[in-house]
Amino acid sequence: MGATAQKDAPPTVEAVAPALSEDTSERTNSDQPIKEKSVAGGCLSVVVLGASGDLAKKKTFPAIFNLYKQGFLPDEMHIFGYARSKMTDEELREKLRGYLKPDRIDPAKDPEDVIKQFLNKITYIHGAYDADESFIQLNEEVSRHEQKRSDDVSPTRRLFYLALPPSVYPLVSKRISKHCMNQRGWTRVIVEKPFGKDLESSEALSSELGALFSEDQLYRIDHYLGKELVQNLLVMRFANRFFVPIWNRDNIASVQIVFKEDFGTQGRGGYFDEYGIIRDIIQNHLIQILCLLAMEKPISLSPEHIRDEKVKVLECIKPFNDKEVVIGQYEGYKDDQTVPNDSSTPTFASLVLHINNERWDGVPFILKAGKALDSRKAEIRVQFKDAPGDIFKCKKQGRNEFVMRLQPKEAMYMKLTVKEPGLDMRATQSELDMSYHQRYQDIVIPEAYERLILDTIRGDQQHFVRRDELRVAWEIFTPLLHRIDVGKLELIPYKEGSRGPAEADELNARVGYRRTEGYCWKPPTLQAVGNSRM
Ligand SMILES: NC(=O)C1=CN([C@@H]2O[C@H](COP(=O)(O)OP(=O)(O)OC[C@H]3O[C@@H](n4cnc5c(N)ncnc54)[C@H](OP(=O)(O)O)[C@@H]3O)[C@@H](O)[C@H]2O)C=CC1
Ligand SMILES: O=C1O[C@H](COP(=O)(O)O)[C@@H](O)[C@H](O)[C@H]1O
Repeated sequence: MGATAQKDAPPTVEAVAPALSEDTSERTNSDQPIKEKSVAGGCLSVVVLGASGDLAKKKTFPAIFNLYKQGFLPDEMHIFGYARSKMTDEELREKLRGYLKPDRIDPAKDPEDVIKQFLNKITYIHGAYDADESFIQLNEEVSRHEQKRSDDVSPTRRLFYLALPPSVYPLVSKRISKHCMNQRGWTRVIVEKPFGKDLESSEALSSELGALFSEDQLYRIDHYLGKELVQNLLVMRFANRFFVPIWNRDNIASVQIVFKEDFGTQGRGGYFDEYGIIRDIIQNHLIQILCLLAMEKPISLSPEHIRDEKVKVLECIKPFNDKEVVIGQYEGYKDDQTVPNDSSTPTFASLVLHINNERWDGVPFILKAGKALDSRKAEIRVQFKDAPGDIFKCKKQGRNEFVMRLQPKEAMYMKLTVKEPGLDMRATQSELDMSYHQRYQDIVIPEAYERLILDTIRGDQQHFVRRDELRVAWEIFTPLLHRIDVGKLELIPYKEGSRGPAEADELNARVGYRRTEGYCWKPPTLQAVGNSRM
């Protein structure tokens, strides 16, 4: 076992980011006193269950490393990887090494040393997910670390990250609850999506976990809530006079929330085929974005006030009309060895949601997601109604749009009609553009998982899904999903690398979305900035 004390640890969080460490006091939950809110100081044990898996190596460990290298984690931290696979500490460390990026490390330090120090903080324990003796051993290891790195009276902290298929959650949770609960401070458990397959299975899972942990201890992660531009949504909407008066049915013609990937299932077909694109992306990531776009202003930024508003807007969503749903599967999906030959799982879906309230009545919200499409991007596109009295004859040019590009190359831009420069009075499409890589050149945008793990350590549940939110989201999607599961909707084939089924574009046009012809936003290059300043 490889736990060792570190001599040359990064500075504590207060030294590096005082604003971040202080700001959370009003937003935390009631399971800890205020004085414990700082991330720095105090023994912290992070247990990654499913440490041998894909998510753990690509996201969980790198996110913890990113926090560590910037000084957000205390020196008295240790990470325990747990899974069934037989591996030594050293083998796990080698497996992870290539995923740890050396950016954002204090230039006074050797990045290799920092990576080495971090890897030395990882211990691996192998055992079954239903083996009591292995969880007793895990608890002993954690307790040993706590005794070594803490005095007898200070509180300690235990974070369990379930990087596992949800089918294993109940087994593991029972054993954490029985053998591994912290007797000297908080215990928190992060669970990954998908939280169930429909309303019934999700409620069953929630009840099982709810019997073992309180809502304050459970962190249902949806990593889209950790993305920079998603976190910017409430600020944009509620801190800008530009938007406050126009964010409603009187001005907005349609809203699109789009997720596209330019690759297929890539060996994750076994998982994906059981769920499909609606359960994988739309029911969680895209509906969460919709909530932040459409909810009313919360009383405050406290997690409960925000989540109360999200639940309210979800409860106003009307049942789906099958005529406003397009589902598809890319040709070649079934060539993946891990996908059954007769699969009818959708890899593409575009569906229209209607919110039955005073602000949004009549405005279509189009949620579109697909794998193996023509590009990789995620964006929000708010299209405004035409300006009345069209003296410039610009309706043909296109409508005003406010676009938030979540990825790649984070940006916000407003598509506007302007006078084409020159002697003629001609209208043309242009944009006000705030591209992050240009505007914030020295800032590295944190990974979503990085923020959310930090929030968990701080006890801030604002960006996590509350149980009632989850239930209402499943209530919205379950009837449609059951109709799709029994083949009631036509599954349209589409070519890999295409825009998806043409029927989806037709649906957009039918519900009133108007494409701007001949205009394409291009992220500005840094070179162009230099020129324009001359
Ligand atoms: N990978 C990704 O990009 C994303 C994943 N997620 C979610 O994160 C969680 C983990 O995903 P991911 O890492 O991809 O999953 P993996 O399939 O890689 O599983 C993680 C680990 O769990 C164990 N495991 C796998 N299948 C089973 C099984 N049937 N019964 C018991 N143990 C099993 C394996 O460890 P061992 O055999 O060593 O015990 C495996 O290494 C899932 O809930 C997934 O939906 C969410 C977003 C993105
Ligand atoms: O949750 C998931 O998200 C990823 C896409 O995440 P991103 O941050 O890279 O956009 C997706 O590939 C995967 O199918 C899904 O489970």
